[in-house]
Amino acid sequence: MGKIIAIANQKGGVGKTTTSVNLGACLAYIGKKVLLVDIDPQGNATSGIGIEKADVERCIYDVLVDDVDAKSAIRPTAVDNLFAIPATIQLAGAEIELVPTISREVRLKRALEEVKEDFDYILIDCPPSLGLLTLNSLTASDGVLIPVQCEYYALEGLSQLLNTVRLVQKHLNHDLKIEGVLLTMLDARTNLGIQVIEEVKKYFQDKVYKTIIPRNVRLSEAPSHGEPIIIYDPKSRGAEVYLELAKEVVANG
Ligand SMILES: Nc1ncnc2c1ncn2[C@@H]1O[C@H](COP(=O)(O)OP(=O)(O)OP(=O)(O)O)[C@@H](O)[C@H]1O
Repeated sequence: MGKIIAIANQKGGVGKTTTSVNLGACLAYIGKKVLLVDIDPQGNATSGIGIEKADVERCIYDVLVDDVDAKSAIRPTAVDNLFAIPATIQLAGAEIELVPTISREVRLKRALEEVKEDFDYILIDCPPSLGLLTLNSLTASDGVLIPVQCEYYALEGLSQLLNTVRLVQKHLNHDLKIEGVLLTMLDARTNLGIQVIEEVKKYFQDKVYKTIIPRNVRLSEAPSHGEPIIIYDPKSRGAEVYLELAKEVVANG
């Protein structure tokens, strides 16, 4: 039975998509069968693994809003063992369209139940909000991986995300775990990053991954080539650290 992990933080630009794509590709690289679900209307995970949005026939919108079965929306990618359910901008209106539907917060959970056993890991790239799309992702997941950027306002807004996690645990009676907190975009040229690491570790304690993602120019270039870092530049520091993270995630069980 696959493990489902939502990659969430309502703060924008903290590395959710970079982590979804590169952790997904590195888990696939070490032999795990992985499904990457893009539930962000920006569709950056979709293009980041080389799927042209214009060529998408079925996407996560169809699964959530039109009850299309998840299996039929799954596509292979250029990376062995890595599959995806893409997103397009059509998803931008989905939260409003879902409001009048029955069980609107568990639609993704139901959809993924039928494919869960086909994969070792299912990663969900969440949008930068705490709306229905993120709620569906958390409700569908066994755990949440929270990327936190090593910057001054790193912890700002995290209490809202943690409240949403508690809400899912309590009101939906769902055993959602904090899978791990991932420090991202560490800039070794300043001391600020080190202060943030200490602050985040004090707050989340043993939930913080040992692997820390540095700022790496190759990681920022790879999406425009539609390739995860392990394909774009396998010898880069970016590839090294995401591979390290994949092994840590597997070791954590
Ligand atoms: N470790 C890194 N080194 C260099 N650039 C990075 C790194 N991680 C992410 N980036 C770049 O920072 C930007 C934001 O990253 P990303 O899209 O992964 O964040 P996000 O949290 O998914 O954003 P959004 O909230 O908009 O969905 C992107 O341009 C990405 O290429």
